[in-house]
Amino acid sequence: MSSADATAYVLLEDGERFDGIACGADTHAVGEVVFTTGMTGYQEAMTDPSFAGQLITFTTAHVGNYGVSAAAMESSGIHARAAIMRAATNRDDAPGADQGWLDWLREHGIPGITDLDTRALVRHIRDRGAMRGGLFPAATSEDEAQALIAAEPSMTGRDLAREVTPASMIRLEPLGSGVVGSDGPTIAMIDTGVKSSIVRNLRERGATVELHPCTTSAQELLAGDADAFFMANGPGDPAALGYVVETLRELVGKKPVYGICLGHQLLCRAVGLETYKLPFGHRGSNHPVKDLETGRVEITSQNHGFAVLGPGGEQKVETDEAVRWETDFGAAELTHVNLYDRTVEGLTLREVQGATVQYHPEAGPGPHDSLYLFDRFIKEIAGA
Ligand SMILES: NC(=O)CC[C@H](N)C(=O)O
Repeated sequence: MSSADATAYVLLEDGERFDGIACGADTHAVGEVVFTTGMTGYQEAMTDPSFAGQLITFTTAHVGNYGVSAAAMESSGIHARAAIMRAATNRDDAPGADQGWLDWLREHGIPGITDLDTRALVRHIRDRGAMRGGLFPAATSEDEAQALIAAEPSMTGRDLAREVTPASMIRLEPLGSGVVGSDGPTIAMIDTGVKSSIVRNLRERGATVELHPCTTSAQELLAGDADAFFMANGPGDPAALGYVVETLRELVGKKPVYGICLGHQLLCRAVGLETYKLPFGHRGSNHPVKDLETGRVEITSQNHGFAVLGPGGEQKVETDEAVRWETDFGAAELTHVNLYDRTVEGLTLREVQGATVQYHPEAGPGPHDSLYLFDRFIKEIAGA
């Protein structure tokens, strides 16, 4: 589209500009510009607290087709800062829809843009890496836009958990008798921005779930009645959450510990492993992950920009063997590997009770191939 017809534009910190048509709220947004390849799940993505500080580019051709509904909320509000789309619709009469997608964005104060070349934007990010940028009304000058982008902190080194963690502990009762009978475990989370579908999957399997503020001390957590500690997803750089990592070091080995996504990264850091920033991350609903124990390939939901270094400090694990690392808490064994880029997708601690996965077994959105992991977590806690 020519800039003369444009009513909004995306500007990246390296100066690349993409013109389009404004939708959603009439305002600007700055943050890290990332892309997701999921063809559905736009509402879940926007409300996933892990997207705090990010503008989401949707690679799918058309967004909003089935509206938005209360059932698809992954938290109580929108955490992504903007929606960047090739095309969008405000259809509000789809079965189950409570509202149109664009009305919903506008009501929440979130800007969007359509009619820009999202393929060119995604190729640029794939070549140069995810970077800071913004979405601006056409009337904003590029100089003004670059100043706003420059004032935005980089994602590397950024603690966003404090912005999405609850102010005080929330205790949630089971939603079903679940996999181990009516007497399910109590699972305490240090809540760095957990998605509703993770909490729901645990409660449906009979667990009582406690969500603790991310600054809660290990002493307070150990003084409660938790049978296990569970670390879930969340925004920002795991390396910026040293205070959570220190807390986790006090918990590992005392009770079973489990982690998903940011939780996986934080638990890995707690046992002495390292994390690093991926060039443009994994965000979508079709990432193949191999379970090294069974040989089964799961199609997984993913949303992360950082990852855990493999054995020997390598970013890629070039073997399908269950290789081991030495950690501060004994051996860790690789259990899952990404078949796109051979990055670490999961591991199990062998000398203390704990396991983590980088991907999202809860889906929300995405395929349900990996839901079995919730059954496994609950059964292991019950057996502990
Ligand atoms: N979904 C998540 O938990 C994301 C984890 C972390 N913020 C990352 O980008 O890697």
